[in-house]
Amino acid sequence: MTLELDDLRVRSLGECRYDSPFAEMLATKRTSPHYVHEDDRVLVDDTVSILLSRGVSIDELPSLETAGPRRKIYFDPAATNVGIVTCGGLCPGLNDVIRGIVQELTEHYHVAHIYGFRNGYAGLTRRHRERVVELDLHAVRDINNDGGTILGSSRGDQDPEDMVDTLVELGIHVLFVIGGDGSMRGAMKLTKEIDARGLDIAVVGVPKTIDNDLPFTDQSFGFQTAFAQATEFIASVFVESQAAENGVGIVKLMGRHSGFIACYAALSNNDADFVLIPEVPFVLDGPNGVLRRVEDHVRRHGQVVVVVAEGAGQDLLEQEGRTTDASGNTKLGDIGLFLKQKITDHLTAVDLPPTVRYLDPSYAIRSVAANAYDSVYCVRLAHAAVHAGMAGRTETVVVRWRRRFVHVPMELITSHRNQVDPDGDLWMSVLEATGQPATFGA
Ligand SMILES: Nc1ncnc2c1ncn2[C@@H]1O[C@H](COP(=O)(O)OP(=O)(O)OP(=O)(O)O)[C@@H](O)[C@H]1O
Ligand SMILES: O=P(O)(O)OC[C@H]1O[C@](O)(CO)[C@@H](O)[C@@H]1O
Ligand SMILES: [Mg+2]
Repeated sequence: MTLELDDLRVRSLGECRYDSPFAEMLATKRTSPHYVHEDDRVLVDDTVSILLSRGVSIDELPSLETAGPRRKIYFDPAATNVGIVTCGGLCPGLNDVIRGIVQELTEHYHVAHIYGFRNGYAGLTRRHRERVVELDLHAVRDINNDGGTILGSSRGDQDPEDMVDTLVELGIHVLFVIGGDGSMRGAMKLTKEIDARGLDIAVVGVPKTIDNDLPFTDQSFGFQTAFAQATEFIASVFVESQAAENGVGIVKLMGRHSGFIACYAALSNNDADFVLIPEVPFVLDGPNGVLRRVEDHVRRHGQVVVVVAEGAGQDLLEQEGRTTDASGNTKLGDIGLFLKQKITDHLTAVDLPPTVRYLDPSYAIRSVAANAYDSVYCVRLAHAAVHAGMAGRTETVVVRWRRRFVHVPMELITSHRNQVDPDGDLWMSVLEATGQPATFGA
């Protein structure tokens, strides 16, 4: 991917003139293997050959602004009002992020007010303005123990003018948007309207997606919790299929465009024999098609486990009448039920009448509370987001990239999807673990 330094430069509302509450703590800090100074930058690339292929000097290499506290900040904390909104599908850790933001703003920056907008962008509109809640330490005390989001979420289009009216009415200086690609596109529309009116409001994003489909982020928060939940379902169908004659276990997992959950969950316990993901097309019929491979497996081992991502094999399904959800995301055909039927029919036809155990855990993997690892990740993202907002960064998201917390322009995070690379080492691990062929088909 071609990347200029300018593509990676984040926007700032202006000069930072106020002392940060962290100024003293930062006074003697310099870049070390464990800390990146605020004036240093983090490289986008991490292999010698990629760096060399850029063909530019070290200071021109694509690099990212480091996240974290600044010595000077843009907003006067005592006069700062903050808003938080969670949008899109649920994800483990949303409450941890909300809690982390509120705690950091309250205990360290002592901001004036923190408002929570209810049910996504809808909560910022005139119609729902009265549902805004004030957030304090008490309100977020133990919310990390619960899945979901205390603020609620939603999909669906809202008018940016209407939403900015609300920000103005409440005197909001920093809005934190916790959401996926759609939410970040929505946030950019907000900043456009904010700019058009010449307002001094920062919009900072915390990227959220259980599908792990956002770029410039090692792994999105909640992903680890979600795939760990998915693992349990694969283990169940494995046990069930093992106990049955010609046992077939099929698990359909979330992942519209990216099969990360399917890959990680399958690798975790190594019970899966076939993993089907959107990034790797497959055919069902013919000597190298999925059905013959599944049949061979059942003949040799007496059972088979198939893990399929919801976005896999969409080309095999009837496209007619395809609809979209309220946010404009295409509703997918049900590849899980389709495969279940096809495998059942095929095995029956070749005299291996199967016992099929089909599970679609669906929302069960994303509605749970974050595990300890994700909770740590969420609180650190929350801290980074607060520092970015108080320093006047806007149209910016905070992410962890190659284990460093950094700032990325919103535009870049929505520029393309993070997907499993069929030539990459993750997919290679899946092929090694399952023993499935690299391709199905001719
Ligand atoms: N292009 C866009 N412009 C303005 N707003 C958008 C745009 N795309 C999405 N939104 C809004 O952002 C919110 C969340 O979008 P969406 O439902 O696509 O979820 P998401 O943030 O992508 O999260 P996820 O895909 O992980 O569930 C919705 O209110 C939606 O209307
Ligand atoms: O929440 P909804 O609208 O049912 O959408 C489900 C989709 O949301 C996601 O969980 C992403 O948030 C996808 O994996 C899934 O396809
Ligand atoms: Mg999305």
